[in-house]
Amino acid sequence: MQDPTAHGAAGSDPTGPDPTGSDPYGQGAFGSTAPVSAGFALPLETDPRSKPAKPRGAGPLLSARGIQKSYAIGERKIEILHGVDLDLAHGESVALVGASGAGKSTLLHVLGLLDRPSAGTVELGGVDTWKLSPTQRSALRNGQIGFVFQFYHLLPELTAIENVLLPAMISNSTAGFRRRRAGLRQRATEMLEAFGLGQRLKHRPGQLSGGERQRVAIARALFNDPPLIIADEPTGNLDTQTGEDVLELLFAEHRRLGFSLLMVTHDERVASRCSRALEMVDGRLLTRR
Ligand SMILES: Nc1ncnc2c1ncn2[C@@H]1O[C@H](COP(=O)(O)OP(=O)(O)OP(=O)(O)O)[C@@H](O)[C@H]1O
Repeated sequence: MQDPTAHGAAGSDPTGPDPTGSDPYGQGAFGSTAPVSAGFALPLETDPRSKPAKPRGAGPLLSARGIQKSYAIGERKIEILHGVDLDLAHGESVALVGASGAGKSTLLHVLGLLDRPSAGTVELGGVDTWKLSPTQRSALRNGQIGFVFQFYHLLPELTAIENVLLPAMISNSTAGFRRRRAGLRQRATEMLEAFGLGQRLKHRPGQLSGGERQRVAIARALFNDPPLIIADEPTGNLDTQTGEDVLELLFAEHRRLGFSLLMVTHDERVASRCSRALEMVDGRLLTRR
């Protein structure tokens, strides 16, 4: 797939991306600290690693209806998504497969609240997300969705542990983060140790291998204990064995913590690990199994 950082560069988007753009952990995400009046609480005081896997509530976690997405290229309007409906249950794993250019990443960006659809609704935990203010939507996304990208999207100037702490930095005020810093650092340390990176806490991304970077990215995605993880070809930049190890880690955490997993992949073996597979064909979604 293309580098997700390239999204939004080619055509102008009449509906406009969310202010945080395609990088939910980038600098643009800072300052989005307003609480969401949607019944969600950010579980920062608890250690998610100690939580048993369990379904989190009735009804679908994510519900998208009639999603359309188009871009304007000069005078031309290009339709990418043509009315996609999707329900994602609590705790299920869904693979999204399909040919290059079919619209998989575009759909993930819309479902991840990174990009606004041209038409249609995205409900997360029963909240109609595009009715929220941008600040509320950022807070909802940061607390409820973790992202794992093919190209990691770690901030290069931060250490591994600082990258893992980013979601907590985004969801706390500066003073709140300072107050909780010791406990949060302790938890980030334990997560990285559990992911085999105990000797890499203070390494910067440029000093880590691809597999190590992706483990850091997974720890960051899980740090706020979100009920939904969105992964865009998480093994696409890794060799076979490293990719297998990273997938093993991601699915072990999926089983243990019970989050829903929505994953774009070109690899049928990866797709077969998911409980359901959907195929994107020319901007429409078909059920594979
Ligand atoms: N910002 C943009 N402006 C214009 N066109 C875009 C933009 N972003 C994506 N597209 C187009 O939308 C189509 C779908 O792209 P998308 O990245 O969603 O496909 P994909 O199924 O994920 O492909 P791949 O498997 O190669 O990653 C492509 O034709 C792409 O050129």
